[in-house]
Amino acid sequence: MRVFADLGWFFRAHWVRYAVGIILLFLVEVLQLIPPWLIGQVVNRFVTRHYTATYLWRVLAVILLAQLLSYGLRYGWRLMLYGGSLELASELRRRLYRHFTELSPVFYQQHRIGDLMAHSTNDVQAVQETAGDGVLTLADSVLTAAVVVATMATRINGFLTLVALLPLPVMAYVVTRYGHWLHDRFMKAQAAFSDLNDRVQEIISGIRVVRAFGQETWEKQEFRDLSEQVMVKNIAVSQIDALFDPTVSVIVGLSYFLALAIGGWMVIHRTLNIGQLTTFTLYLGELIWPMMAFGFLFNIVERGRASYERIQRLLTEKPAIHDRPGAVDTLSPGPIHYGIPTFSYPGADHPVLQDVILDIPAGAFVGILGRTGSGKSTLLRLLLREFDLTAGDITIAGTSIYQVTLRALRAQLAYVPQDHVIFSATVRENIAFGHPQASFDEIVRVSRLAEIDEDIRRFPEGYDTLVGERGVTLSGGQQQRLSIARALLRPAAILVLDDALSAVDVQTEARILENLRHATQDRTLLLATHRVKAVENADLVIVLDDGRVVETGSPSTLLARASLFSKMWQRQQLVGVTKGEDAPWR
Ligand SMILES: Nc1ncnc2c1ncn2[C@@H]1O[C@H](COP(=O)(O)OP(=O)(O)OP(=O)(O)O)[C@@H](O)[C@H]1O
Repeated sequence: MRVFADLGWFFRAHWVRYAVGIILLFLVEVLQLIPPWLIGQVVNRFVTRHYTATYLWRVLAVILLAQLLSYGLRYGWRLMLYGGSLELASELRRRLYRHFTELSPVFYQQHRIGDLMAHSTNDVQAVQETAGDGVLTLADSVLTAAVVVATMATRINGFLTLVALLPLPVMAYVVTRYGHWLHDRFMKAQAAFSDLNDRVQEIISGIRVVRAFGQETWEKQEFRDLSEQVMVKNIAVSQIDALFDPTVSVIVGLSYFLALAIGGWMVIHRTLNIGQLTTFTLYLGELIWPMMAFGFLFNIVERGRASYERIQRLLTEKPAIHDRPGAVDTLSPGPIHYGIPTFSYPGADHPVLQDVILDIPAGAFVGILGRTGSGKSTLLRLLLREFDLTAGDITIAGTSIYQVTLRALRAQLAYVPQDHVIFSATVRENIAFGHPQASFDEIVRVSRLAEIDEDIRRFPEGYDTLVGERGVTLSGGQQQRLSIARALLRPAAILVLDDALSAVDVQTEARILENLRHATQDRTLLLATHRVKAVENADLVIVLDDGRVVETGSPSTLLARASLFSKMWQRQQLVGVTKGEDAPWR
């Protein structure tokens, strides 16, 4: 039952809804006492031959009225209690989603997408059932039991009530034991479901690779195994589930047996009349539901507890990247300074960057060159605070990026990552993602700068064409250019392009860079690339090798001396002449 205490924050916030629901439920219980009571009276009158047709009609009318009233009240509490559980589910989903957006890349490196999806669907569903069916069953069983037992004991016979209810403590004990077993098995079943979810997500997103490598049979087998695991673990849950009903039935049967045996004996000895015994057995019948409900309750609550624990574990996960105490919410644009003695990724044992001391003037076009794995992306991701430094600092206009809020920092940055994200939405919505209030003219302007406007106009519905999973599939180059347009729309002082033009041809890349140079003169442009040609017009080139800055300077000064840059320039020019294209940095 601890889950009810854990969900206390929600019940307190919605106490009116729950109070009204429970009051309605209580009224239903009281109304339910009327028919058995009247039936007992009718039986007594029948035995003593004191009944008339008018009396019978009156009794029937009262029973009908009580049932009609119960109908309305039952509808009312259902709306109240189930409505509450839907609100809880929606609140939990909101919290999870908000938390997911705040967590850093390290978290996503450690958690699988399928598992996170399972938390947001199956686990939320189990908690929703606890707040709906669970609360209902608890309130209903406790109220019915209290009202009916009190009436049986005070209005009929205390001794008989005590005897008939003797089997109940046995049931409480047995059902509690089942509950513990159920909790463990349910946790395992949910974990297996997470694994399955994860696999489905991976297979679906990588279906082209699976097919291309002819791995369908192997994947199908793997999926079958995982699916079987889910089934086996859920069967283990149902084996416990299945114990609840028979247990409750045996105990209810035992109660009836005791009531009839002792009650019959009392009627024979005239300490109870036949009408009272009839009412008593009918009341006992009304106790069957609370007893069954008790079993359901444990079942629902144990599932809810297991799922709530899984959700809480995620929600208490602290974002590795967060605002430092005293962080201010403003940051002026200006020159960027990197002062990094060493940086290693969390959990990695070797440094990725070493002795990186750099000064980047405001408004400059800066090319960051280096072979694959040399640390270009890391340099950019540190500026974005996707990861935090453990030594050294990065400043913008003399202010440490750690002394300002993440919001203020990211407001200064527009980022085009290596892996593009295209949402299932229209082209226009995808471009306006970071700046939803942008006008259509602005969207077209940035699309022209990113050289994607012509492609978009060729789409069936132009800027209103659906793209992403449910719409038109964009080529790699189109995705890159759309991502650039999206970044350009943000009024940020620093534009960060991480290998963002690798899928477009050299001529288009040159045109885009030229456009960016002219349209974003007051913005700093950081461009990580393998292509030397892409940075021929840069103000500053930074050459990285194995995590160290090996050369810095303008392209002309670097070309004038025997630098790594000039060597690569000549090589790539040569390949360009012979193959008609630009060769990557090697
Ligand atoms: N999240 C991470 N955790 C651990 N190591 C990482 C992580 N990201 C990158 N690395 C490692 O850091 C090194 C530098 O990677 P980085 O992505 O910065 O290089 P890069 O120059 O941008 O390469 P590329 O041109 O291929 O994108 C690589 O050895 C890489 O394996």
